[in-house]
Amino acid sequence: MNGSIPVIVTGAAGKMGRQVIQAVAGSNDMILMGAVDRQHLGADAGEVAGVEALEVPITPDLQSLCALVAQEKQAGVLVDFTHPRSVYENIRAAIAYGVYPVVGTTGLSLEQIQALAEFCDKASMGCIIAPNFSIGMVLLQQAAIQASRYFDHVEIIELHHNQKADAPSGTALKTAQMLAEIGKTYNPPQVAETEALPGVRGGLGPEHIRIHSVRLPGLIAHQEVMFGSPGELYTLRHDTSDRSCYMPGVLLSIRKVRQLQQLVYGLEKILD
Ligand SMILES: NC(=O)C1=CN([C@@H]2O[C@H](COP(=O)(O)OP(=O)(O)OC[C@H]3O[C@@H](n4cnc5c(N)ncnc54)[C@H](OP(=O)(O)O)[C@@H]3O)[C@@H](O)[C@H]2O)C=CC1
Ligand SMILES: O=C(O)C1=N[C@H](C(=O)O)C[C@H](O)C1
Repeated sequence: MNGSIPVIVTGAAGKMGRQVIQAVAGSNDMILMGAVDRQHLGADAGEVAGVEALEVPITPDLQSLCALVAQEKQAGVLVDFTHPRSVYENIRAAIAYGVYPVVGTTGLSLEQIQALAEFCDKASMGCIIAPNFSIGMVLLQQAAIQASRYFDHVEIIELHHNQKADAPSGTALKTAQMLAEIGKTYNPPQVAETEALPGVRGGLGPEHIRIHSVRLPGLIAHQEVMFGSPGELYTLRHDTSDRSCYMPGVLLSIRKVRQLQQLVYGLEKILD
């Protein structure tokens, strides 16, 4: 369609990729140009996603799709929901072809994000990496930053389905980084602690913020940030009941990323 944003989805056959394909197919300013996965090869990406046939077969070959999209009049966008082990190379490939990445895949290290930011700067290309595309999580993180001015003790508990590859969740790590950025060290020791079971007190994140990861079937994605001080607890909680909650953030990112000339890390950076 003339004027539509060409979109490639990597992880097209996965839980998030299917949602993205549904959302792109339902938007009148975007067109699905490519679908990459290791599953359902050759199948129509629209049918795999549960919408109408889109005449876009699922292929394992991202490079060829980027080369194809690079020839379009409109700059293209890559939406990646794959796996921590493949996301870095996918982003590099997209930028090399002038295709703007929108990345939901978690598990990138801060060093990798920094390297990608430098790569974007050199190419004057935008890229959006958001460990969480839901608006509710942005609001939770903002409330947590507010609370962190008044509470010195905080722990994060994230709970996810047991198909999740990475721990802690990208969202929990980002939340801890945001709390650490205000420039304070949390959880001053009260007693000499021992762990009879290794790891039972959780992982130690930035500025002594502990993160606890729960993995169970029946969960989707949930996070609590618990602040404590003498005589009171302040708990912030976000629950995902359906992955459609991420789609407004993904679509907004597809529409905005082509106006950027650098990498941004976090949905909050592009919200009006
Ligand atoms: N930012 C956000 O708001 C959200 C982020 N996420 C993150 O998104 C990522 C994907 O999550 P989810 O959709 O649940 O995962 P799924 O496992 O359901 O889907 C991932 C898909 O990507 C495929 N894949 C993996 N590696 C490659 C590769 N090298 N080339 C092509 N395809 C590949 C997988 O195939 P195979 O099964 O063969 O590995 C699978 O089909 C995770 O990192 C998750 O944490 C999830 C929800 C929201
Ligand atoms: O794997 C998931 O499901 C999710 N992953 C992201 C994360 O690691 O933070 C976002 C959300 O929590 C769902």
